[in-house]
Amino acid sequence: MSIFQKISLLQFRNYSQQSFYFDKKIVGICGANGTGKTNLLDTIYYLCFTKSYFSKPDGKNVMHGKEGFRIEAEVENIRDTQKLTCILRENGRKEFYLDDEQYKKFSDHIGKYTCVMIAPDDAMLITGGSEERRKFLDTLLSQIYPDYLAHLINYNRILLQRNSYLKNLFEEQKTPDDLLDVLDEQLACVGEAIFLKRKIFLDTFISTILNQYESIADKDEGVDINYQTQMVEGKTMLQLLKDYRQRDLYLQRTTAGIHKDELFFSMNEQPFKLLASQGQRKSLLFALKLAEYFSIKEIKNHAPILLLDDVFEKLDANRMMNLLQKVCKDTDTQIFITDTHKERLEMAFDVLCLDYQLIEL
Ligand SMILES: Nc1ncnc2c1ncn2[C@@H]1O[C@H](COP(=O)(O)OP(=O)(O)OP(=O)(O)O)[C@@H](O)[C@H]1O
Repeated sequence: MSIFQKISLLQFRNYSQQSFYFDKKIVGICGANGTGKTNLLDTIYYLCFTKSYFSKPDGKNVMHGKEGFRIEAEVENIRDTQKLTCILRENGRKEFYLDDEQYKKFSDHIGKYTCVMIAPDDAMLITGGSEERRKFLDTLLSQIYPDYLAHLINYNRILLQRNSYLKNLFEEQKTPDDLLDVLDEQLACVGEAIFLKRKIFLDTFISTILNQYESIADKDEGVDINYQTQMVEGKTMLQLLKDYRQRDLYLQRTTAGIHKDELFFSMNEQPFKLLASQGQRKSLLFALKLAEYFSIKEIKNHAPILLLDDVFEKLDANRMMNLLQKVCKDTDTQIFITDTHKERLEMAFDVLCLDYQLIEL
């Protein structure tokens, strides 16, 4: 179990210089719109993932008019207390430290502190393109299995190389030489490893999502989830690359492989995003996130830190209490929940008899 005890921010978004102290597992963060509730949650995400949940270029997180930021936390674990530090230097260089030791690769930190964020803009996970769901799945698997992340980084690197080679062949009107075979073999090798991990994991993960959905919706609404992949009927990825080679040469990019996998949501055999109501979309979104939370908890033997941003605005009171009850009761992790209404948070925590701390911004 890991408990964030202190977080210090310097020039991070709207925080010039501020420290926060936490002494409970359940932390409510309240304040009016724009006071920095989401920003504070995002620092925790940053310290778990070495990057923001929201803003892609790190520089976007620097307080306007300043150069560089620093976020730091003291985290109490079962055996020790660790210090996590993320620094964005004035020259744009990012550094990440565990205690005072600097990571050579940020990816080495992923999975040390697991975390699940539920935020208002997550709707894209349901309504957006397949890359949103792949990203969700990849983030989840990377937190659980360090080798998965290593394979993924490798796959993306080789994919880039293969694509630029294809483009080059096309532009220079050349025929492919042995290099394409070598790249195919390398890509297929890591691709197979990723595919296998996804397939085995999804066998149980999909049932977990569907169970969560049913318990949120309180009935069977005919929702189903399918792992769609081109690696069907025992086809190897090497074979797949060979089958699509002519097409790839023409289109100058790799059009087949595990980077095309999809997690397809349906309702009564129709695409979920076309048929589902707003409420059903929210239910599926929460089901996905709860399944993520419970899967990490089961496989890693401890629950991830849970960051619930503005969820009261997303769910009705009943569903909200249901959600809090599921995750807050007997929790073995720390849960941060933001809300604009202090009274609403207090009431929910009191009804569930939770021991909590409130931070007012
Ligand atoms: N790089 C930045 N520099 C300075 N301020 C920033 C920066 N990025 C964001 N902000 C400010 O942070 C504030 C938003 O913070 P945040 O989204 O955390 O608020 P919030 O309390 O979660 O609001 P809401 O309740 O509306 O979701 C805004 O006022 C925004 O202008």
